[in-house]
Formats: sequence, C-alpha cells, structure tokens
Amino acid sequence: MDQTTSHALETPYVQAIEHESAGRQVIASGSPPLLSVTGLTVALADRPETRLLDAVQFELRKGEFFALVGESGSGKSVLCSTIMGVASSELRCLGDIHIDGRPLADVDRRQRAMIYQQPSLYLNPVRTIGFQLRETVQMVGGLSKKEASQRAADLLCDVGIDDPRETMRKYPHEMSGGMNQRVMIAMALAMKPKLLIADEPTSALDVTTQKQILDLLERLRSDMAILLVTHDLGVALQRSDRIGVLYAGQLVEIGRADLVDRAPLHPYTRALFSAVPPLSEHPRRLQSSSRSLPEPGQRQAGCSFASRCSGTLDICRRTRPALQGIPQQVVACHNLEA
Ligand SMILES: Nc1ncnc2c1ncn2[C@@H]1O[C@H](COP(=O)(O)OP(=O)(O)OP(=O)(O)O)[C@@H](O)[C@H]1O
Repeated sequence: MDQTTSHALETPYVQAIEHESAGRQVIASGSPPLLSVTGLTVALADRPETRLLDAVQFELRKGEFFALVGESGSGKSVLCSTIMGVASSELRCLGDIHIDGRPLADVDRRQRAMIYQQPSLYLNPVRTIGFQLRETVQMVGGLSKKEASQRAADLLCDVGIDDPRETMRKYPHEMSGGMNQRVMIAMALAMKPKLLIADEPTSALDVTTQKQILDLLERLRSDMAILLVTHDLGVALQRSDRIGVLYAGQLVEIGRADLVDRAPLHPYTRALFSAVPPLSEHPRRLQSSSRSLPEPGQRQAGCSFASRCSGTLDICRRTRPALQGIPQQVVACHNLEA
C-alpha cells in the first residue's frame, strides 16, 4: 500500500478510524483474524478526492462465511480486487490489508483465490478442463504430469464431479455453467488458499445448481475463510455467519446474519431488508438504485447515506460516523434513535 499520501486523504476521518479500531478490538475475540482490512481507502490516482472505498474496516476468521452486500456501484468489486492485490493501476490504495498477520505485499499470491460470476470467461476455450487444471496444479508445485493428473481428478471429485476423468477430456463449452463453476472452484482449491473470494458465483446459475454450489462453498469453509459477494439477500441471510453492508464505498453495518435480519440498525440496511418479501416467498434480490447511490466523485463529507436518510442530523453531513456497537453487530450511524 502506498502510504505516502495517506495523511492528506485520511485526515478528516482519522478519529472515525480510531473509533472503528476500538470497536474492532471488541469484535476480535478468539482466534486471530485470517483477513484484516484496516482503514482501506481506494481513490482515483489522479483525483484523490474521488474515493471508491472510504476507510473500510473488517476482519474474517478461518472457517467464517462472510457475505458482502450492496447496490451496484457500492464498491464490492473494488474491495475484492484490492484484497486480491489486482486493483486497477488507475486507483490509489491506502490503509492496511493483512492475511494471517502478514501485510498483503508479503503474502504468497496463492493464499487467496477468487471465483467469478461467469466462469466461462476465465477458462481457456481452446484447452481441455484437464489441461487447465493440471497446469494450475503443476504451478503450485513439484508434481510430475501423472501426479498432477491424479491431483486434478481428486480436486474434481472434491467439488462434486462424479466422472473426473471424462470431465478432464472436455472443453469449457461442452460443460454447463454449474460444472464450469465447479471447475473454477477446483482450480481455486488447487492453490490451497486461506481466503476464497466468491464474487456473485451463483447469479448466472439455475436455482438447483445455485444451491449445489453454495452447499459446496459451505463444505469448504472449514479450511479457509469465505468472502461471498452477493446481490441475493436471502443467500446472504441463509448462508453467511456475518453480513457486511456496503453503501457508496462505506461499510455501514456489519453483523451476525440473524441480527441483521431481525434487527438491522442502519437506516440503509433497514430499507434494504424491509423492501423485499420474506425469505420464504421469493429470492430477496437486491435492486440496484443507481439514481440514488451517489457517484464516487459526488460523495459528500460525513455519512454517505445522509442525503437519503429520514433521520439526518447536522452532524451526519459533517462527520463520518464510526462503526460502533456490540461485538456481534456494529453500525456507522449518528442517529440510532431515528
Ligand atoms: N478503475 C476505475 N476507475 C474509475 N472508477 C472506477 C474504477 N473501478 C471502479 N470504479 C467505480 O467505482 C464504483 C464502484 O464500482 P464496483 O465495480 O466496485 O461496484 P460493485 O459494487 O462491484 O457493483 P456491481 O454490483 O455492479 O458489480 C463505481 O462507481 C465504478 O464506476
């Protein structure tokens, strides 16, 4: 992370970040965090006042399934690519990301893996599944071609593919979206990652396949932490331990899924979770409302939600609220009485 201009960017929020840190200490019980994101601000390199992410702060522990929700444009992909260390060169990142206690720059690239919404875009169309998986396995280390083939077949079994040898002979276009997603997960597992980021991994799949892929991710969580980006609030509530709500580049609430469902604290979270039918009725998919989400260049100081909130106080327009609350649920809001 480039720290050289951090003071210029962070000064208005230093106090808020310190408060967040204090809150974080409360959350940080038990095992040390696997992923720790502290005061992460991502801005345009040539326009540092245009922040895509603003002092984002959260932690994940091994075995945790964390869902990140937020409208289109709220910054989910920017956050994921920054954690993966592949943020666009047009962006300037400030703050700290640690994996297993080590700064991101010192962490082996293979300790984090990412799967995407459309696996077919990331698979080579002119190579067989076997070739691509074997190549990944061999990249990880020291196996002969025969050993790598066996490892590739084992990985396909691990992700629920019953006929791995047959699958290895196929090309991506001969496979369904769900099968290709399994292959992508197998490739991710080949790296033995500690952190798996899944960016909308099931939104292009039918309901049955969605469930299978989510079941698979749940099975895998014991060995790693999973950060799931989803627009589907039902999936977030049903599958995750905790939910983080991102609004206009700011994490406005982080809480245990059941608490966020039963008693959301931030007015934005409340609007998000109340505007959709109950879980049993149909998928609670997040609607994008780009008209109301301020563009990164037009965001004001203070709370990013102030212009949409019915309980806005003077302080909301001036000072960015810090995350605060009980360990299981923290919220960034000046007016919790509203
Ligand atoms: N390289 C970039 N240069 C300038 N602006 C960018 C860049 N990358 C992202 N943005 C802007 O940052 C904001 C957040 O984008 P991001 O793709 O992270 O949103 P998102 O929450 O992932 O949306 P979606 O759910 O649609 O994928 C958007 O306003 C986007 O236009």
